[in-house]
Amino acid sequence: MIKTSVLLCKTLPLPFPSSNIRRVRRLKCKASTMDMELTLTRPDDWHLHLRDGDLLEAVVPHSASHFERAIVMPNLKPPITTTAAAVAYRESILKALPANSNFTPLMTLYLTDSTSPEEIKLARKSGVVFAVKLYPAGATTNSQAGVTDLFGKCLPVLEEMVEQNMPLLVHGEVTDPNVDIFDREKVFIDTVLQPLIQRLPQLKVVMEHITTMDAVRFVESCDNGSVAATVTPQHLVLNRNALFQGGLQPHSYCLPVLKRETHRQAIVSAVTSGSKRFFLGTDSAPHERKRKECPCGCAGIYNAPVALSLYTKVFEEAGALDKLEAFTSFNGPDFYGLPRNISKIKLTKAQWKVPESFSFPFGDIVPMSAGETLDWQPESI
Ligand SMILES: NC(=O)N[C@@H](CC(=O)O)C(=O)O
Ligand SMILES: [Zn+2]
Ligand SMILES: [Zn+2]
Repeated sequence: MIKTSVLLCKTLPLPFPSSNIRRVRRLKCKASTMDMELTLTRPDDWHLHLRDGDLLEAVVPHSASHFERAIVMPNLKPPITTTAAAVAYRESILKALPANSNFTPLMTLYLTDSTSPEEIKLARKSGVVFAVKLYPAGATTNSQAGVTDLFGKCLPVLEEMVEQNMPLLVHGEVTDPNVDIFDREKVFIDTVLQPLIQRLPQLKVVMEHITTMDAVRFVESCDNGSVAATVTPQHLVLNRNALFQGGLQPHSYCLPVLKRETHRQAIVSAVTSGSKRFFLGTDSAPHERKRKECPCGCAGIYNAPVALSLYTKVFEEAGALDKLEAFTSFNGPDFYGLPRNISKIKLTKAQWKVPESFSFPFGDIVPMSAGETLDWQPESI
């Protein structure tokens, strides 16, 4: 909800295109402040890597300060393949939370060739597992134990997921080294996702961290409400030039890799259109600096501290701030069949500088937009 603005009227550039001017005029002016404020239902993060051990303790406060719940990815070493492991991992996340935090981790299972339908029943019964994650074996960080042949090995499990109304979250890239890395998402849609939804139209599927206009079109073409997508800040604000800007930029490297500008624009249009099928999933994926800045750097961008600022900037630049709250706070829980949050967060239009890095006893983590000045500052209320 847009709560106050102010004075935008004369001194700041209008955050809305002229077609929305009426809305701006209705905003209240507060003589004491030059800042614009948005108040949103507290967002959830529907795709998050929290890791474990020291790294978990280091990063969870950032997510917990802006998000109420998060779908926690299971690609640990070893991966979270059972309900028992998910329950234990959940406990360690809760232990690592700052005092008084209300953050709720929503757990996931890592699908393998040998996951049993029985495990899906257990997962549903546990009340703490909310989805199952498909990593094609070798597609991304810690995916070696992933699925080698979805239709050959996992059909009974997928059928049980339909029974249990358990969503399948998908890292949507083929792993065939003969397929160009920039085409892997499109080829996955054509060869895996389309056949999957034809075979099991009732299966709930979230295409995670979409990067192409092909993925946008695929999600938009699925009309029965069972397919949705998460979108990261990096795929909304960066294109593949960022990887090579003035030299090789390891902190802009994630998977699926950034794509060309036309794809970025298609994703921005999709999320700012107001469609209910797209929702916030940061894919915040911390790696220690030394694992990013080395001869074979890990894929993953640590964006938890900046994600909300960046999403807000994208909606502001598209003249779609009125659609932001559905993307950050409504579409996700509605798709998962969970209640929307009650508490709120405030975003103030005020500049703040992103730290160059976060230092911990075990090493540094470099966040997305390190050292840059961002325009929107989130604050719990
Ligand atoms: N996105 C990434 O580049 N990396 C993620 C894995 C993933 O989400 O694919 C990670 O765990 O580091
Ligand atoms: Zn992934
Ligand atoms: Zn991820």
